[in-house]
Amino acid sequence: MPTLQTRKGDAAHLTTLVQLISSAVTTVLSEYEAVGKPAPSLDSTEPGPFDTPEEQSEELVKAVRIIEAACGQLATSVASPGHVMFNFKEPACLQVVTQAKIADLLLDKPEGLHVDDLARQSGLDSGKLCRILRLLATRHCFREVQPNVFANNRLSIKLLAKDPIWSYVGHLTDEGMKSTAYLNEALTDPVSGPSYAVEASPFYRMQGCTVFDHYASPEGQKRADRFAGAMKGLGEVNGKRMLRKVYPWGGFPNGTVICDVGGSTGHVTMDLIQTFPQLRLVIQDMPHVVDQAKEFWAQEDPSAVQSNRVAFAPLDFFTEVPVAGCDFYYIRHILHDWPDAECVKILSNVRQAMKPTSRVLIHEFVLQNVARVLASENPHVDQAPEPLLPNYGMGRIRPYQQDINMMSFLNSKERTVDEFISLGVQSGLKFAKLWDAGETGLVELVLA
Ligand SMILES: C[S@@+](CC[C@H](N)C(=O)[O-])C[C@H]1O[C@@H](n2cnc3c(N)ncnc32)[C@H](O)[C@@H]1O
Repeated sequence: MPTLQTRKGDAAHLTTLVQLISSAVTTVLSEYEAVGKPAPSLDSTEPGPFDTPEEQSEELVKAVRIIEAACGQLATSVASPGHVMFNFKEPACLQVVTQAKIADLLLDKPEGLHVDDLARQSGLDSGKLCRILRLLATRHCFREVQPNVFANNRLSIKLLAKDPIWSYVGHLTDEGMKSTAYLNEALTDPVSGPSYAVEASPFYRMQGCTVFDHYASPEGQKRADRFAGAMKGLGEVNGKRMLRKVYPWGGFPNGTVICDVGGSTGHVTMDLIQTFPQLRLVIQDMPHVVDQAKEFWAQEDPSAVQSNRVAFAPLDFFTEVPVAGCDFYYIRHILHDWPDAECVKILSNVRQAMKPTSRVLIHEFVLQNVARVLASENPHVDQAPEPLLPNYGMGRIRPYQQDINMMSFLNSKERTVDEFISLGVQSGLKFAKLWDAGETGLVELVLA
């Protein structure tokens, strides 16, 4: 159980955090040394060997998590509370620089550009742009190489318009941030507060329609286009290719069939069947999405279509049962769109399709409580070493931010492993295992 004293700022707490950082940094350095590459420099715009989650070993993932968690905890422990409570102007500034494509203007200019040039090219006021870039540079996004002269760095280079992270940052700082500003109004309204209907979401309050209706409207077209890129960006950030790495696919026989339920174009499972030639795929989604999927595969991997390694079948997962008798039902970023009752409908329909040996793999962010519990009380989750917060605090904060995004956009949620287990129980499925996939997890369920 936690020693509450460790949270009270005693000297041991602080020195233990420093030791955790020191040992994690040693791990990071040895990982870079092992591949013969220099440790990352904030000033560099060159891609590094471990920039995406798929490229990182388990040891590196854990070390980076500890560094982020312990540095955040250390700084927050010693800084004045008022000081750390009020750092939240960065998203608005990020929105300005992504829309103005400042990183693109600085491409291949390591010596930087004067802010007057940036202002002229972007149409912004020079004085205001300068202040925005200074705040971001203070947070290590862009560098001020000489007074009023800015250059790209390790972070800002991800804001090039061709990078899907640009779309993701744009999506989060525009409709994401604006709808989240309505969170308090939505939660304190006597009608929308207790409701889990999509019409009760902060986004609906802001826009007067659901986010997907907005994207389907002429007014929302630009945002809709960016949203498609943003979902790619999310995949880059949370490591969509982790699926091949974390589950023992190599041990399954020739002809093993995976049904990608609500699979969109199958952009995630494509990587899987390209890596493991014995696997086959059925992609199921709404009819118009299945048509997009067929086009996507015809372009990206026509041989998989010709050899029947991939098949397509329309599905309404609320009212229909997926293709029966598949070995796996893979459900990625579906349940987080829906309240519990709808999730139970989806899983119950999947259950009806299952043969005795079928498995369900739910691929989602998996939240943890922030309170430390005995390992025997929650054997499924990895708790960070003390005195870190057991959920790795700042080292794993994005799933909790994503949870609030889901609340803002769709009035839906990310879940803990216990909440997934409960959805499974209500759908006739029993929990088998939680597989750690970095920022996300795979919750494996089998027939109860
Ligand atoms: C957040 S996306 C996830 C897509 C994909 N699994 C991934 O991880 O990228 C949600 C998907 O659910 C699909 N969907 C929504 N309602 C559906 C329904 N009633 N039946 C089948 N698919 C549906 C959407 O078309 C979309 O592809």
